[in-house]
Amino acid sequence: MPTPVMPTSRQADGPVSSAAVSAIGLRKSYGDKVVLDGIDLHIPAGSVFALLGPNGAGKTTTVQILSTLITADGGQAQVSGHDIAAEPQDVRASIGVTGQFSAVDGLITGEENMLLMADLHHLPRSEGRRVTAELLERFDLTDAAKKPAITYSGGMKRRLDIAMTLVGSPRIIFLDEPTTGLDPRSRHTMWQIIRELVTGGVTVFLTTQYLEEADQLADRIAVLNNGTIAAQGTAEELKRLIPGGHVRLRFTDPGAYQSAVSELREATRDDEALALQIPSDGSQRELRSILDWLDSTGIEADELTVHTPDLDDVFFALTGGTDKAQEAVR
Ligand SMILES: Nc1ncnc2c1ncn2[C@@H]1O[C@H](COP(=O)(O)OP(=O)(O)OP(=O)(O)O)[C@@H](O)[C@H]1O
Repeated sequence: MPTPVMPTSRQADGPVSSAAVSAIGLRKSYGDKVVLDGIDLHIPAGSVFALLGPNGAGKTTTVQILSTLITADGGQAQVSGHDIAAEPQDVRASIGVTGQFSAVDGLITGEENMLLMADLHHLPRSEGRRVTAELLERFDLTDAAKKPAITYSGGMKRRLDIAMTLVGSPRIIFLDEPTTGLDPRSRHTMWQIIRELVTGGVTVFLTTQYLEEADQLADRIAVLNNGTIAAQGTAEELKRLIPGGHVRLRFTDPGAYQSAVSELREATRDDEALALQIPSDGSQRELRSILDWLDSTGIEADELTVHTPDLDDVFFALTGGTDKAQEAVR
């Protein structure tokens, strides 16, 4: 099946922006099971990239390969400009990884966890204390700093985990399912933290099963399924890949509605709401042609709204939803 891959960060008439992560043909198998079957990635520096996929799709495996925790069976990747196979130490020095494998030691306090991290990064003692205090404050953990981390809530542990990662001032952070299991408030706090990291120039590679999370945070999203990237692009580009998008015209005058109905025979009618739906991918080009056509036929709607499928629709279509939906992206 051909992969509907959207253009990457190549500007219309400029160079490719500098990549924080680039990968070509990454492959990984466990025994007979092919987990990654040729993954290509290009993630511009300073952006948020979300890798979406159902359970077992290979998201964590991708993060483990890119962060040099495991080796790929094939393909190449550069992280922060360093080859993951040839320069794993340089890769590790430039990244932070948090998520499913928490680095937090529950038996010591949050502050001690941070100071331990500062020691691992060989920060002088006074510098370690300064950075620790600053990060604990930033992540709203100052009050809990002297309590054992085992007493922290899930959200606090995640915040501590990210704070620990930031001790080393990484330029790229891998967040493996950063909000799984968090309540909505903690999830929103985490999103805010991630946005602030990006504002500070950090590149974020996040894996998630939450489509809303990808929609909220990511500049680009890739959907992983059956070992390959089924599609990638911005949330808007992905939503346009599947049918269901339409332009809705609403009228207040029944007479105007009736004449529109007789002109727009292809449109779906909603007589009760005096509204017509015209199928559309929501692209600027299509909208322009619909507007031109409405002008030429003298139809004037009181309200025009563009509806695109949401990411849930995209996810189901790309990762084994209905045959009809899968057919739509072929
Ligand atoms: N060390 C391993 N040995 C054997 N199989 C493995 C190993 N690690 C992962 N796998 C298998 O590889 C596949 C991909 O796993 P991975 O953890 O990357 O998926 P995932 O997309 O992160 O899933 P989830 O959303 O459930 O975390 C799964 O079928 C898993 O069972």
